Amino acid sequence: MVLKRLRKVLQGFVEKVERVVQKAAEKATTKTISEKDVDEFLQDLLMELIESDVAFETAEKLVEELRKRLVGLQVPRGADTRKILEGKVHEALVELLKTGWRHIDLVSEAKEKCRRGEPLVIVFLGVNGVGKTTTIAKFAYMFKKAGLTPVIAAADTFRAGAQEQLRLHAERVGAVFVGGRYGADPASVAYDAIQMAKSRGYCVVLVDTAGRMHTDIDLMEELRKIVRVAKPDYKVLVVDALTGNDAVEQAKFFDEAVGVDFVVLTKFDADAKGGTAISVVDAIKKPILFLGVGQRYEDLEPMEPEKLVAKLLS
Ligand SMILES: Nc1nc2c(ncn2[C@@H]2O[C@H](COP(=O)(O)OP(=O)(O)OP(=O)(O)O)[C@@H](O)[C@H]2O)c(=O)[nH]1
Repeated sequence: MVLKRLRKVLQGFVEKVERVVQKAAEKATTKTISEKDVDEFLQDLLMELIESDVAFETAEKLVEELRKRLVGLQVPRGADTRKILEGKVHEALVELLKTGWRHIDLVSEAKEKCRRGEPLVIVFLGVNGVGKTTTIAKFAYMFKKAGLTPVIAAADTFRAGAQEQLRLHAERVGAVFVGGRYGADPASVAYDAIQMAKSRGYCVVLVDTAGRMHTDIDLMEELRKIVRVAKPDYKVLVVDALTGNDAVEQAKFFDEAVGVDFVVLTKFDADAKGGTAISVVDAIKKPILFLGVGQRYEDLEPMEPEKLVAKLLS
């Protein structure tokens, strides 16, 4: 009995010693990342993010969040601290870009809806000149290539030339064009296109909207009406990758006005560093699913978070 108790006490003692030895060994093989290491690193990172077109506020916020994660981190002694910190930044940015992100198969969704006698309706939003019209043409091309003839609804009855531009794209990719005269109600153009798609069995309707300055109250009201009438499956915000700081304002405004489902980031080929992607996702917590990478119809790619972050930090 006494022996048994003694053995138990001894065993506890041995375990305690083992724990102390293990901790000491760990201490000898690891080091703690200090506030000083992190401060220097994050100062450089802040500059790098801003130079890569991340909006200033977003960059500052990111850096603060990273500081919390990094100070006090245990890393192997002798390891390259900077490399480890860079790895952590890469991880954090990829995590951010994966907010709500998924592989989306619009063609399968369109086919599925079509079987139920309904077209897949996508409304495109964005300010002037971001590449909305070109993006719609690229989507139309994608559907056409997959064997679905899309209907393009030119619900931009505001800008001179918008109808002609889209009609030309529709002809080139083999899509059906539904337009309206200048000044006509854009919601009715969208409605007509959807009715036409339903009655003739087209599986997709792509709705263009006037490229509005997000400060224009009347145009935003008009946009809400288009969305109310069209009841789209997706509201897609088109953002120019070269926009920088203003992209945050645009994204927030459209998201608050009508709700954005996902974003297409255009002109990614034109020396874009990728920072706009970070700012937009951080601002509205909606994913960027596609990148526009050129002016040709086939220049539309799925966004890959790892690839984009690698480019951003290169
Ligand atoms: N390099 C490059 N250029 C693009 C891309 N997407 C669009 N563009 C170009 O950007 C310019 C503006 O594109 P549009 O599609 O007319 O822009 P929009 O947003 O429809 O313009 P509004 O109708 O005025 O609102 C055109 O010269 C396009 O060829 C892209 O991914 N890469």
